[in-house]
Amino acid sequence: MKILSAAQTRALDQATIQDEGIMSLELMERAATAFTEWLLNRLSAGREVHIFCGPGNNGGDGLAAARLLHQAGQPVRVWLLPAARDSADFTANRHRLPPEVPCAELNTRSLPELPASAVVVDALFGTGLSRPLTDEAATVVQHINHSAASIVAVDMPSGLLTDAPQPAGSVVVRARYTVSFELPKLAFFLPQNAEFVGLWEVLPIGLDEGLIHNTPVDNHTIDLKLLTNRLPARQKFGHKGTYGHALLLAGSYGKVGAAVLAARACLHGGVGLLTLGVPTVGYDIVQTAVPEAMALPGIGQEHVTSLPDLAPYSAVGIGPGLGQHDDSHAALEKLLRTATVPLVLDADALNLLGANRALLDLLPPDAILTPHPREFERLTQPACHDYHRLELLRAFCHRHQCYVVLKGAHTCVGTPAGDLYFNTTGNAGMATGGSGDVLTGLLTALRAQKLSALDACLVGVYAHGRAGDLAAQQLGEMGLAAGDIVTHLGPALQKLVTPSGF
Ligand SMILES: NC(=O)C1=CN([C@@H]2O[C@H](COP(=O)(O)OP(=O)(O)OC[C@H]3O[C@@H](n4cnc5c(N)ncnc54)[C@H](OP(=O)(O)O)[C@@H]3O)[C@@H](O)[C@H]2O)[C@@H](O)CC1
Ligand SMILES: [K+]
Repeated sequence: MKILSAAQTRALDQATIQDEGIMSLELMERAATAFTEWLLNRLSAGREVHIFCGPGNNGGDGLAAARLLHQAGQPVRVWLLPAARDSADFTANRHRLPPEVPCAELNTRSLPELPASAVVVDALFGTGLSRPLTDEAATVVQHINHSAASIVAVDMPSGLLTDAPQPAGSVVVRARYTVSFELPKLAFFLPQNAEFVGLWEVLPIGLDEGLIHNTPVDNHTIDLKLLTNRLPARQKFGHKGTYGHALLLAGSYGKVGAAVLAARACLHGGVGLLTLGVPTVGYDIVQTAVPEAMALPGIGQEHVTSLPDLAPYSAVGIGPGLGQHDDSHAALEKLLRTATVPLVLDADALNLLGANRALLDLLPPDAILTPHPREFERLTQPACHDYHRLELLRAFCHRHQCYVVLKGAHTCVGTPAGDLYFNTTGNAGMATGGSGDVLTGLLTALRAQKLSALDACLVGVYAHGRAGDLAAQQLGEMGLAAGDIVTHLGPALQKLVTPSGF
Protein backbone atom coordinates (compact mmCIF):
# COMPACT_ATOMS: atom_id res chain seq x y z
CA MET A 1 0.00 0.00 0.00
CA LYS A 2 1.04 3.55 -0.54
CA ILE A 3 1.34 5.96 2.36
CA LEU A 4 0.08 9.35 1.20
CA SER A 5 0.77 12.71 2.78
CA ALA A 6 -2.14 14.75 4.17
CA ALA A 7 -2.09 16.95 1.06
CA GLN A 8 -2.11 13.91 -1.23
CA THR A 9 -4.97 12.38 0.76
CA ARG A 10 -7.04 15.54 0.30
CA ALA A 11 -6.21 15.62 -3.42
CA LEU A 12 -7.20 11.96 -3.73
CA ASP A 13 -10.53 12.58 -1.99
CA GLN A 14 -11.22 15.47 -4.33
CA ALA A 15 -10.16 13.58 -7.45
CA THR A 16 -12.30 10.58 -6.47
CA ILE A 17 -15.26 12.92 -6.07
CA GLN A 18 -14.64 14.46 -9.52
CA ASP A 19 -13.71 11.27 -11.39
CA GLU A 20 -16.49 9.10 -10.02
CA GLY A 21 -19.03 11.92 -10.14
CA ILE A 22 -19.99 11.27 -6.55
CA MET A 23 -20.74 13.89 -3.95
CA SER A 24 -18.26 14.44 -1.14
CA LEU A 25 -21.21 13.81 1.16
CA GLU A 26 -21.51 10.31 -0.27
CA LEU A 27 -17.83 9.65 0.34
CA MET A 28 -18.32 10.79 3.91
CA GLU A 29 -21.29 8.41 4.18
CA ARG A 30 -19.06 5.55 3.03
CA ALA A 31 -16.46 6.46 5.64
CA ALA A 32 -19.07 6.77 8.39
CA THR A 33 -20.71 3.49 7.37
CA ALA A 34 -17.40 1.63 7.44
CA PHE A 35 -16.55 3.19 10.81
CA THR A 36 -19.98 2.40 12.30
CA GLU A 37 -19.83 -1.23 11.20
CA TRP A 38 -16.36 -1.52 12.70
CA LEU A 39 -17.57 -0.07 16.00
CA LEU A 40 -20.80 -2.07 16.19
CA ASN A 41 -18.81 -5.29 15.74
CA ARG A 42 -16.82 -4.47 18.86
CA LEU A 43 -19.34 -2.73 21.15
CA SER A 44 -20.81 -4.65 24.02
CA ALA A 45 -24.46 -4.01 24.78
CA GLY A 46 -25.48 -0.95 26.74
CA ARG A 47 -22.27 1.07 26.36
CA GLU A 48 -23.11 4.66 25.64
CA VAL A 49 -21.19 6.23 22.78
CA HIS A 50 -20.16 9.88 23.15
CA ILE A 51 -19.16 11.37 19.81
CA PHE A 52 -17.04 14.54 19.94
CA CYS A 53 -17.25 16.42 16.65
CA GLY A 54 -15.02 19.18 15.32
CA PRO A 55 -16.08 21.74 12.67
CA GLY A 56 -14.61 20.05 9.59
CA ASN A 57 -15.24 16.85 7.69
CA ASN A 58 -13.80 14.75 10.51
CA GLY A 59 -16.66 16.11 12.60
CA GLY A 60 -18.96 15.38 9.66
CA ASP A 61 -17.87 11.74 9.81
CA GLY A 62 -18.72 11.75 13.51
CA LEU A 63 -22.20 13.19 12.91
CA ALA A 64 -22.96 10.66 10.17
CA ALA A 65 -21.71 7.85 12.44
CA ALA A 66 -23.97 9.15 15.23
CA ARG A 67 -27.00 8.86 12.92
CA LEU A 68 -26.02 5.36 11.79
CA LEU A 69 -25.33 4.15 15.33
CA HIS A 70 -28.68 5.54 16.47
CA GLN A 71 -30.43 3.77 13.60
CA ALA A 72 -28.73 0.56 14.75
CA GLY A 73 -30.28 1.02 18.22
CA GLN A 74 -27.08 2.14 19.92
CA PRO A 75 -27.36 4.78 22.68
CA VAL A 76 -25.38 7.76 21.41
CA ARG A 77 -24.76 11.41 22.37
CA VAL A 78 -23.11 14.07 20.25
CA TRP A 79 -20.91 16.90 21.54
CA LEU A 80 -20.00 19.73 19.17
CA LEU A 81 -16.87 21.85 19.44
CA PRO A 82 -17.87 25.51 19.05
CA ALA A 83 -16.29 26.98 15.90
CA ALA A 84 -16.62 30.09 13.79
CA ARG A 85 -17.16 28.10 10.61
CA ASP A 86 -18.36 24.56 9.85
CA SER A 87 -17.66 22.59 6.66
CA ALA A 88 -20.54 22.07 4.24
CA ASP A 89 -20.62 18.32 4.80
CA PHE A 90 -20.55 18.84 8.56
CA THR A 91 -23.59 21.10 8.24
CA ALA A 92 -25.42 18.63 5.98
CA ASN A 93 -24.89 15.81 8.48
CA ARG A 94 -25.82 18.06 11.38
CA HIS A 95 -29.21 18.53 9.67
CA ARG A 96 -29.56 14.81 9.02
CA LEU A 97 -29.06 13.91 12.68
CA PRO A 98 -32.41 12.64 14.07
CA PRO A 99 -33.77 15.01 16.74
CA GLU A 100 -33.93 12.14 19.27
CA VAL A 101 -30.11 11.99 19.36
CA PRO A 102 -28.94 14.26 22.18
CA CYS A 103 -26.64 16.85 20.61
CA ALA A 104 -25.14 19.81 22.46
CA GLU A 105 -22.38 22.34 22.04
CA LEU A 106 -19.43 21.80 24.39
CA ASN A 107 -18.93 24.28 27.17
CA THR A 108 -15.41 24.04 28.55
CA ARG A 109 -16.60 25.23 31.99
CA SER A 110 -18.84 22.17 32.40
CA LEU A 111 -17.62 19.36 30.20
CA PRO A 112 -19.66 16.13 30.11
CA GLU A 113 -18.91 13.37 32.57
CA LEU A 114 -17.50 10.33 30.83
CA PRO A 115 -17.87 7.13 32.86
CA ALA A 116 -15.45 4.25 32.38
CA SER A 117 -18.21 2.34 30.62
CA ALA A 118 -18.52 5.03 27.93
CA VAL A 119 -16.96 4.83 24.48
CA VAL A 120 -15.66 8.16 23.24
CA VAL A 121 -15.50 8.63 19.49
CA ASP A 122 -12.96 11.31 18.69
CA ALA A 123 -14.15 13.06 15.53
CA LEU A 124 -12.69 16.46 16.41
CA PHE A 125 -9.92 16.78 13.82
CA GLY A 126 -8.51 14.53 11.12
CA THR A 127 -6.17 15.15 8.22
CA GLY A 128 -7.18 18.83 8.11
CA LEU A 129 -5.34 19.65 11.34
CA SER A 130 -3.16 22.62 10.47
CA ARG A 131 -1.60 23.57 13.81
CA PRO A 132 -1.32 22.33 17.39
CA LEU A 133 -4.49 22.37 19.47
CA THR A 134 -5.00 25.33 21.81
CA ASP A 135 -7.81 26.91 23.84
CA GLU A 136 -11.15 25.08 23.84
CA ALA A 137 -10.02 22.24 21.56
CA ALA A 138 -7.03 21.50 23.81
CA THR A 139 -9.22 21.63 26.95
CA VAL A 140 -11.71 19.19 25.43
CA VAL A 141 -8.98 16.77 24.40
CA GLN A 142 -7.40 16.90 27.86
CA HIS A 143 -10.81 16.19 29.37
CA ILE A 144 -11.29 13.16 27.12
CA ASN A 145 -7.79 11.89 27.89
CA HIS A 146 -8.30 12.22 31.64
CA SER A 147 -11.50 10.17 31.55
CA ALA A 148 -11.48 6.41 31.98
CA ALA A 149 -13.61 5.93 28.85
CA SER A 150 -12.30 3.95 25.87
CA ILE A 151 -11.37 6.29 23.04
CA VAL A 152 -11.73 5.44 19.37
CA ALA A 153 -10.33 8.02 16.97
CA VAL A 154 -11.85 8.60 13.54
CA ASP A 155 -9.15 8.73 10.85
CA MET A 156 -6.53 10.38 13.12
CA PRO A 157 -6.22 10.99 16.87
CA SER A 158 -7.12 14.66 17.11
CA GLY A 159 -4.13 16.93 17.52
CA LEU A 160 -1.73 14.55 15.76
CA LEU A 161 -0.22 15.74 12.50
CA THR A 162 -0.52 13.22 9.65
CA ASP A 163 3.05 13.30 8.40
CA ALA A 164 5.12 15.82 10.35
CA PRO A 165 6.62 16.01 13.84
CA GLN A 166 4.57 17.43 16.69
CA PRO A 167 5.83 20.47 18.56
CA ALA A 168 6.89 19.35 22.06
CA GLY A 169 4.05 19.35 24.58
CA SER A 170 1.28 19.22 21.97
CA VAL A 171 -2.13 18.15 23.23
CA VAL A 172 -3.20 15.01 21.36
CA VAL A 173 -5.98 12.48 21.89
CA ARG A 174 -4.67 9.21 23.37
CA ALA A 175 -6.78 6.72 21.46
CA ARG A 176 -7.12 3.05 22.21
CA TYR A 177 -7.94 2.48 18.55
CA THR A 178 -7.59 4.64 15.49
CA VAL A 179 -9.82 3.71 12.58
CA SER A 180 -8.60 5.31 9.38
CA PHE A 181 -9.82 5.28 5.81
CA GLU A 182 -8.43 3.69 2.64
CA LEU A 183 -4.70 4.18 3.26
CA PRO A 184 -2.62 4.38 6.45
CA LYS A 185 -0.93 7.60 7.53
CA LEU A 186 2.81 7.91 8.09
CA ALA A 187 2.24 8.96 11.72
CA PHE A 188 0.89 5.47 12.52
CA PHE A 189 4.24 3.78 11.90
CA LEU A 190 6.34 5.82 14.31
CA PRO A 191 7.03 4.71 17.89
CA GLN A 192 6.72 8.28 19.23
CA ASN A 193 3.04 8.29 18.23
CA ALA A 194 2.11 4.89 19.67
CA GLU A 195 0.62 6.46 22.83
CA PHE A 196 -1.77 8.54 20.68
CA VAL A 197 -2.65 6.17 17.84
CA GLY A 198 -3.11 2.97 19.87
CA LEU A 199 -4.01 0.02 17.69
CA TRP A 200 -4.90 1.13 14.19
CA GLU A 201 -6.89 -0.22 11.31
CA VAL A 202 -7.58 1.03 7.82
CA LEU A 203 -11.02 0.53 6.28
CA PRO A 204 -11.56 0.70 2.50
CA ILE A 205 -14.00 3.36 1.32
CA GLY A 206 -13.58 2.93 -2.44
CA LEU A 207 -11.23 5.79 -3.29
CA ASP A 208 -10.20 5.62 -6.95
CA GLU A 209 -7.61 2.84 -7.38
CA GLY A 210 -6.29 4.28 -10.63
CA LEU A 211 -5.68 7.63 -8.95
CA ILE A 212 -3.92 5.93 -6.05
CA HIS A 213 -1.77 4.02 -8.55
CA ASN A 214 -0.77 7.26 -10.27
CA THR A 215 0.06 9.14 -7.06
CA PRO A 216 3.85 9.21 -6.66
CA VAL A 217 5.00 8.35 -3.14
CA ASP A 218 8.22 7.29 -1.47
CA ASN A 219 6.60 5.71 1.61
CA HIS A 220 4.94 2.30 1.31
CA THR A 221 3.69 -0.56 3.46
CA ILE A 222 5.01 -4.08 3.05
CA ASP A 223 1.94 -6.21 2.47
CA LEU A 224 0.92 -9.25 0.48
CA LYS A 225 0.11 -7.25 -2.66
CA LEU A 226 3.56 -5.66 -2.72
CA LEU A 227 5.16 -9.09 -2.40
CA THR A 228 3.46 -10.65 -5.41
CA ASN A 229 5.97 -12.39 -7.70
CA ARG A 230 9.00 -11.67 -5.54
CA LEU A 231 9.62 -15.20 -4.16
CA PRO A 232 9.94 -17.83 -6.92
CA ALA A 233 8.65 -21.36 -6.38
CA ARG A 234 11.19 -24.22 -6.07
CA GLN A 235 12.04 -25.84 -9.38
CA LYS A 236 11.17 -29.50 -9.82
CA PHE A 237 14.66 -30.31 -11.12
CA GLY A 238 16.44 -27.91 -8.79
CA HIS A 239 19.22 -29.29 -6.56
CA LYS A 240 21.03 -27.90 -3.56
CA GLY A 241 23.36 -25.96 -5.82
CA THR A 242 20.39 -24.20 -7.38
CA TYR A 243 19.52 -22.47 -4.12
CA GLY A 244 22.85 -20.95 -3.27
CA HIS A 245 25.61 -21.55 -0.76
CA ALA A 246 25.54 -19.14 2.18
CA LEU A 247 28.36 -18.34 4.58
CA LEU A 248 27.50 -17.04 8.05
CA LEU A 249 30.31 -15.48 10.06
CA ALA A 250 28.91 -15.44 13.58
CA GLY A 251 29.34 -16.40 17.19
CA SER A 252 32.01 -15.93 19.83
CA TYR A 253 32.65 -17.32 23.32
CA GLY A 254 29.31 -17.03 25.17
CA LYS A 255 27.41 -15.99 22.05
CA VAL A 256 27.38 -19.12 19.92
CA GLY A 257 23.60 -19.28 20.28
CA ALA A 258 23.33 -16.29 17.94
CA ALA A 259 25.14 -18.30 15.27
CA VAL A 260 22.83 -21.26 15.84
CA LEU A 261 19.68 -19.13 15.45
CA ALA A 262 20.96 -17.41 12.33
CA ALA A 263 22.01 -20.76 10.88
CA ARG A 264 18.65 -22.41 11.54
CA ALA A 265 16.84 -19.44 10.00
CA CYS A 266 19.09 -19.56 6.96
CA LEU A 267 18.27 -23.23 6.42
CA HIS A 268 14.54 -22.70 6.95
CA GLY A 269 14.83 -19.75 4.57
CA GLY A 270 15.47 -22.19 1.75
CA VAL A 271 19.24 -21.96 1.21
CA GLY A 272 20.77 -24.89 -0.69
CA LEU A 273 23.97 -25.14 1.35
CA LEU A 274 25.14 -23.43 4.49
CA THR A 275 28.64 -23.07 5.87
CA LEU A 276 29.18 -21.63 9.33
CA GLY A 277 32.25 -19.58 10.07
CA VAL A 278 32.26 -19.93 13.84
CA PRO A 279 35.26 -19.89 16.18
CA THR A 280 36.50 -23.19 17.57
CA VAL A 281 34.57 -22.74 20.85
CA GLY A 282 31.37 -22.96 18.85
CA TYR A 283 32.36 -25.82 16.62
CA ASP A 284 30.81 -28.73 18.56
CA ILE A 285 27.77 -26.66 19.42
CA VAL A 286 26.82 -25.81 15.85
CA GLN A 287 27.65 -29.28 14.57
CA THR A 288 25.22 -30.69 17.13
CA ALA A 289 22.53 -28.00 17.00
CA VAL A 290 22.54 -27.50 13.24
CA PRO A 291 23.63 -30.78 11.65
CA GLU A 292 22.50 -29.62 8.20
CA ALA A 293 25.24 -26.97 8.13
CA MET A 294 28.97 -27.40 7.55
CA ALA A 295 31.39 -25.70 9.95
CA LEU A 296 34.70 -24.16 8.94
CA PRO A 297 37.72 -24.93 11.09
CA GLY A 298 40.55 -22.52 11.81
CA ILE A 299 38.97 -19.08 11.69
CA GLY A 300 39.55 -18.24 15.35
CA GLN A 301 39.61 -19.78 18.81
CA GLU A 302 37.09 -17.77 20.84
CA HIS A 303 36.02 -15.29 18.18
CA VAL A 304 36.39 -14.88 14.43
CA THR A 305 39.93 -13.69 13.70
CA SER A 306 40.32 -14.34 9.98
CA LEU A 307 38.34 -14.44 6.80
CA PRO A 308 38.04 -17.72 4.92
CA ASP A 309 38.30 -17.99 1.14
CA LEU A 310 35.02 -16.57 -0.17
CA ALA A 311 35.07 -18.29 -3.54
CA PRO A 312 32.49 -21.03 -2.77
CA TYR A 313 29.79 -18.73 -1.48
CA SER A 314 26.88 -16.95 -3.13
CA ALA A 315 26.06 -14.69 -0.13
CA VAL A 316 27.70 -13.83 3.19
CA GLY A 317 25.99 -12.84 6.44
CA ILE A 318 28.15 -11.45 9.24
CA GLY A 319 27.57 -10.16 12.74
CA PRO A 320 25.33 -12.18 15.08
CA GLY A 321 27.28 -12.79 18.29
CA LEU A 322 30.52 -11.85 16.50
CA GLY A 323 32.03 -9.66 19.24
CA GLN A 324 34.00 -6.50 18.56
CA HIS A 325 37.61 -7.63 18.83
CA ASP A 326 40.31 -5.95 16.76
CA ASP A 327 41.00 -9.05 14.69
CA SER A 328 37.25 -9.47 13.99
CA HIS A 329 37.37 -5.87 12.82
CA ALA A 330 40.25 -6.75 10.48
CA ALA A 331 38.30 -9.74 9.14
CA LEU A 332 35.27 -7.50 8.50
CA GLU A 333 37.42 -4.93 6.72
CA LYS A 334 38.90 -7.64 4.50
CA LEU A 335 35.40 -8.91 3.76
CA LEU A 336 34.26 -5.44 2.70
CA ARG A 337 37.34 -4.99 0.52
CA THR A 338 37.19 -8.37 -1.20
CA ALA A 339 33.59 -9.62 -1.29
CA THR A 340 32.00 -9.80 -4.71
CA VAL A 341 28.84 -11.55 -3.48
CA PRO A 342 25.83 -10.07 -1.62
CA LEU A 343 26.45 -9.13 2.01
CA VAL A 344 24.16 -8.94 5.02
CA LEU A 345 25.59 -7.08 8.03
CA ASP A 346 24.09 -7.20 11.50
CA ALA A 347 24.77 -6.69 15.20
CA ASP A 348 28.49 -6.51 16.03
CA ALA A 349 29.41 -6.08 12.37
CA LEU A 350 27.37 -2.85 12.53
CA ASN A 351 28.94 -1.85 15.84
CA LEU A 352 32.37 -2.32 14.28
CA LEU A 353 31.28 -0.14 11.34
CA GLY A 354 29.97 2.46 13.78
CA ALA A 355 33.27 2.49 15.68
CA ASN A 356 35.20 3.04 12.44
CA ARG A 357 32.95 4.86 10.00
CA ALA A 358 35.62 4.96 7.32
CA LEU A 359 34.63 1.33 6.71
CA LEU A 360 31.22 2.51 5.51
CA ASP A 361 32.85 3.79 2.35
CA LEU A 362 33.93 0.21 1.59
CA LEU A 363 30.36 -1.14 1.60
CA PRO A 364 29.76 -2.84 -1.73
CA PRO A 365 26.61 -1.74 -3.59
CA ASP A 366 23.39 -3.42 -2.46
CA ALA A 367 24.72 -4.53 0.91
CA ILE A 368 21.94 -5.06 3.47
CA LEU A 369 22.42 -3.64 6.98
CA THR A 370 19.98 -4.62 9.74
CA PRO A 371 20.38 -2.22 12.68
CA HIS A 372 17.97 -1.51 15.49
CA PRO A 373 17.58 2.24 16.15
CA ARG A 374 20.52 2.46 18.57
CA GLU A 375 22.83 0.61 16.18
CA PHE A 376 21.66 2.91 13.40
CA GLU A 377 22.52 5.95 15.50
CA ARG A 378 26.02 4.58 15.94
CA LEU A 379 26.30 4.53 12.14
CA THR A 380 24.92 8.05 11.72
CA GLN A 381 23.94 10.42 14.53
CA PRO A 382 21.32 10.60 17.26
CA ALA A 383 17.89 11.40 15.81
CA CYS A 384 15.91 14.32 17.26
CA HIS A 385 12.64 12.47 16.64
CA ASP A 386 11.23 9.64 14.56
CA TYR A 387 10.71 11.75 11.41
CA HIS A 388 14.33 12.90 11.67
CA ARG A 389 15.40 9.26 11.94
CA LEU A 390 13.56 8.50 8.69
CA GLU A 391 15.39 11.35 6.96
CA LEU A 392 18.70 10.06 8.31
CA LEU A 393 17.75 6.64 6.98
CA ARG A 394 16.98 7.94 3.50
CA ALA A 395 20.23 9.93 3.40
CA PHE A 396 22.32 6.99 4.66
CA CYS A 397 20.92 4.53 2.09
CA HIS A 398 21.47 7.03 -0.70
CA ARG A 399 24.99 7.94 0.36
CA HIS A 400 26.17 4.33 0.78
CA GLN A 401 23.95 2.83 -1.94
CA CYS A 402 22.81 0.19 0.53
CA TYR A 403 19.59 -1.20 1.95
CA VAL A 404 18.93 -0.65 5.64
CA VAL A 405 16.43 -2.73 7.58
CA LEU A 406 15.70 -0.50 10.56
CA LYS A 407 14.18 -2.88 13.08
CA GLY A 408 11.19 -2.02 15.25
CA ALA A 409 7.46 -2.62 15.68
CA HIS A 410 7.05 -1.47 12.06
CA THR A 411 10.46 -2.43 10.70
CA CYS A 412 11.37 0.02 7.96
CA VAL A 413 13.37 -0.90 4.85
CA GLY A 414 15.28 2.04 3.36
CA THR A 415 16.55 1.83 -0.21
CA PRO A 416 19.21 3.66 -2.22
CA ALA A 417 16.42 5.10 -4.39
CA GLY A 418 14.98 6.92 -1.37
CA ASP A 419 11.94 4.71 -0.78
CA LEU A 420 10.88 3.60 2.68
CA TYR A 421 8.85 0.41 3.18
CA PHE A 422 7.11 -0.12 6.54
CA ASN A 423 6.32 -3.67 7.63
CA THR A 424 2.83 -4.70 8.67
CA THR A 425 3.53 -8.09 10.27
CA GLY A 426 5.07 -8.98 13.61
CA ASN A 427 4.18 -8.53 17.25
CA ALA A 428 5.60 -7.44 20.58
CA GLY A 429 6.52 -11.04 21.45
CA MET A 430 9.33 -10.72 18.91
CA ALA A 431 11.04 -8.12 21.08
CA THR A 432 13.30 -10.82 22.51
CA GLY A 433 16.96 -11.81 22.19
CA GLY A 434 17.77 -13.66 18.99
CA SER A 435 14.94 -12.30 16.79
CA GLY A 436 17.47 -10.21 14.87
CA ASP A 437 19.80 -13.18 14.40
CA VAL A 438 16.90 -15.06 12.81
CA LEU A 439 16.28 -12.17 10.41
CA THR A 440 19.96 -12.07 9.42
CA GLY A 441 19.98 -15.78 8.65
CA LEU A 442 16.80 -15.47 6.61
CA LEU A 443 18.02 -12.47 4.61
CA THR A 444 21.32 -14.24 3.88
CA ALA A 445 19.38 -17.27 2.63
CA LEU A 446 17.24 -15.13 0.32
CA ARG A 447 20.27 -13.30 -1.09
CA ALA A 448 22.03 -16.65 -1.63
CA GLN A 449 18.97 -17.72 -3.65
CA LYS A 450 19.53 -14.72 -5.92
CA LEU A 451 16.68 -12.52 -4.79
CA SER A 452 17.56 -8.89 -5.39
CA ALA A 453 18.48 -6.89 -2.29
CA LEU A 454 15.09 -5.15 -2.38
CA ASP A 455 13.11 -8.37 -2.81
CA ALA A 456 15.12 -10.11 -0.08
CA CYS A 457 14.47 -7.23 2.34
CA LEU A 458 10.76 -7.03 1.60
CA VAL A 459 10.12 -10.78 1.58
CA GLY A 460 12.45 -11.41 4.53
CA VAL A 461 11.06 -8.70 6.78
CA TYR A 462 7.44 -9.62 6.06
CA ALA A 463 8.00 -13.39 6.44
CA HIS A 464 9.98 -12.90 9.66
CA GLY A 465 7.10 -10.90 11.15
CA ARG A 466 4.50 -13.31 9.85
CA ALA A 467 6.41 -16.27 11.34
CA GLY A 468 6.40 -14.36 14.64
CA ASP A 469 2.65 -13.88 14.34
CA LEU A 470 2.10 -17.58 13.66
CA ALA A 471 4.28 -18.45 16.66
CA ALA A 472 2.39 -16.00 18.88
CA GLN A 473 -0.93 -17.53 17.83
CA GLN A 474 0.26 -20.83 19.28
CA LEU A 475 2.32 -19.65 22.23
CA GLY A 476 1.15 -16.17 23.09
CA GLU A 477 3.42 -13.16 22.78
CA MET A 478 5.08 -13.71 26.15
CA GLY A 479 5.83 -17.34 25.45
CA LEU A 480 7.51 -16.60 22.15
CA ALA A 481 11.29 -17.12 21.87
CA ALA A 482 13.39 -16.43 18.80
CA GLY A 483 13.67 -20.13 17.95
CA ASP A 484 9.88 -20.24 17.59
CA ILE A 485 10.13 -17.70 14.79
CA VAL A 486 12.44 -20.08 12.94
CA THR A 487 9.97 -22.93 13.37
CA HIS A 488 7.27 -20.93 11.63
CA LEU A 489 9.36 -19.50 8.79
CA GLY A 490 8.32 -22.29 6.43
CA PRO A 491 4.57 -21.53 6.40
CA ALA A 492 5.26 -17.78 6.43
CA LEU A 493 7.44 -18.04 3.31
CA GLN A 494 5.16 -20.53 1.59
CA LYS A 495 2.35 -17.96 1.63
CA LEU A 496 4.55 -15.65 -0.44
CA VAL A 497 5.72 -18.15 -3.05
CA THR A 498 4.71 -17.23 -6.58
CA PRO A 499 2.08 -19.78 -7.57
CA SER A 500 2.79 -21.88 -10.64
CA GLY A 501 0.04 -22.38 -13.19
CA PHE A 502 -2.16 -20.04 -15.07
N1 LIG B 1 -12.57 14.90 1.94
C1 LIG B 1 -13.43 13.85 1.89
O1 LIG B 1 -14.14 13.71 0.95
C2 LIG B 1 -13.46 12.90 2.99
C3 LIG B 1 -12.92 13.23 4.23
N2 LIG B 1 -13.09 12.47 5.26
C4 LIG B 1 -12.85 12.98 6.59
O2 LIG B 1 -12.51 14.33 6.53
C5 LIG B 1 -11.37 14.60 7.33
C6 LIG B 1 -10.65 15.78 6.83
O3 LIG B 1 -11.56 16.81 6.87
P1 LIG B 1 -11.14 18.33 6.77
O4 LIG B 1 -10.22 18.50 5.63
O5 LIG B 1 -12.38 19.11 6.77
O6 LIG B 1 -10.29 18.56 8.07
P2 LIG B 1 -10.61 18.32 9.63
O7 LIG B 1 -9.55 17.41 10.13
O8 LIG B 1 -12.00 17.95 9.88
O9 LIG B 1 -10.29 19.74 10.29
C7 LIG B 1 -10.51 20.93 9.58
C8 LIG B 1 -11.14 21.94 10.48
O10 LIG B 1 -10.39 22.05 11.65
C9 LIG B 1 -9.89 23.39 11.77
N3 LIG B 1 -8.59 23.27 12.40
C10 LIG B 1 -7.48 22.73 11.91
N4 LIG B 1 -6.52 22.70 12.85
C11 LIG B 1 -7.07 23.27 13.96
C12 LIG B 1 -6.58 23.52 15.26
N5 LIG B 1 -5.34 23.19 15.63
N6 LIG B 1 -7.40 24.11 16.16
C13 LIG B 1 -8.65 24.43 15.81
N7 LIG B 1 -9.16 24.22 14.59
C14 LIG B 1 -8.39 23.64 13.68
C15 LIG B 1 -9.88 23.92 10.40
O11 LIG B 1 -9.98 25.31 10.49
P3 LIG B 1 -8.90 26.26 9.76
O12 LIG B 1 -7.56 25.54 9.79
O13 LIG B 1 -9.42 26.43 8.41
O14 LIG B 1 -8.90 27.47 10.63
C16 LIG B 1 -11.14 23.29 9.83
O15 LIG B 1 -12.28 23.98 10.31
C17 LIG B 1 -10.60 13.33 7.28
O16 LIG B 1 -9.71 13.20 8.36
C18 LIG B 1 -11.72 12.30 7.32
O17 LIG B 1 -12.12 12.10 8.65
C19 LIG B 1 -13.82 11.22 5.13
O18 LIG B 1 -15.14 11.57 5.39
C20 LIG B 1 -13.70 10.64 3.75
C21 LIG B 1 -14.12 11.58 2.76
K1 LIG C 1 -10.19 12.41 14.96
